[in-house]
Amino acid sequence: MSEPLSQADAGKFAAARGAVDLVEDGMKLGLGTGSTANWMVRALAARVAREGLTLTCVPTSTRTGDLARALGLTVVTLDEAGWLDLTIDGADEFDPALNLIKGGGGAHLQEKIVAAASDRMVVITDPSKDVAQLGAFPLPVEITPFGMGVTSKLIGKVLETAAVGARGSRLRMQGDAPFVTDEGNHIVDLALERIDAPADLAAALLQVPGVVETGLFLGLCDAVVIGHPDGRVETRRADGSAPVFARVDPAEAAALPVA
Ligand SMILES: O=C[C@H](O)[C@H](O)[C@H](O)COP(=O)(O)O
Repeated sequence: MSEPLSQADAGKFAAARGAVDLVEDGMKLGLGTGSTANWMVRALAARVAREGLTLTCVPTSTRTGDLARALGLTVVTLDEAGWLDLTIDGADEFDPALNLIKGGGGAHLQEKIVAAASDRMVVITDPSKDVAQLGAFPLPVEITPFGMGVTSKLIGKVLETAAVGARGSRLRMQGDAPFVTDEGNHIVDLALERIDAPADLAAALLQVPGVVETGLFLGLCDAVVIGHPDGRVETRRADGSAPVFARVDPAEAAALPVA
């Protein structure tokens, strides 16, 4: 018998299971990265097996690609797919305008490129990611290894004049070495507490030559699917329409395929 899910995992499963209902036969799909996206890939594989859907999937990281292939999904590169109908991905925070912080898993560069190449981006989360204002989660900024010390100093200068609540920054480590992204870059996590002007901050950070991408996803997300541990699913849309409520069966989680 499998272990009962934690409250957080039950919420993540509910969001993932709810969002997979948005997938239609023949779609080209972007697959996000992270623990919530893993539930989505598993729920998607179960649906494909059950209904015989034909899908073309573009992963946003090596690890999501490995999982999708292992579960029998058809995986191609973004350039092979060309353009996507829908991307389903997780997030570290979302605000009332459905702006996001992403990159807690270090995949935000590929995630942003894939989201930008999609007709729709849908974010799947548990309720803990719902914030009034972005910034409590440290903002990931991907930087090139070349000149990373100088780039970090220049990021510090940007923060001196930024409208934020704090100005901490830390190079992300994995063991004793800097964390390396799928693109061979490193990540600086900015502890800002509060970001008052996300668009201004994103623009200023992207002016620093060694900055490749930030984890601020502004105006990219079309809808957020929030899963609750009891199986309730709420979908909020960026167009301001009324939230939609549904329910999934939490027991289904135990039957999903594993890689
Ligand atoms: O780089 C990682 C991604 O942006 C994830 O989507 C984000 O960190 C959320 O991950 P999780 O679903 O594990 O909370």
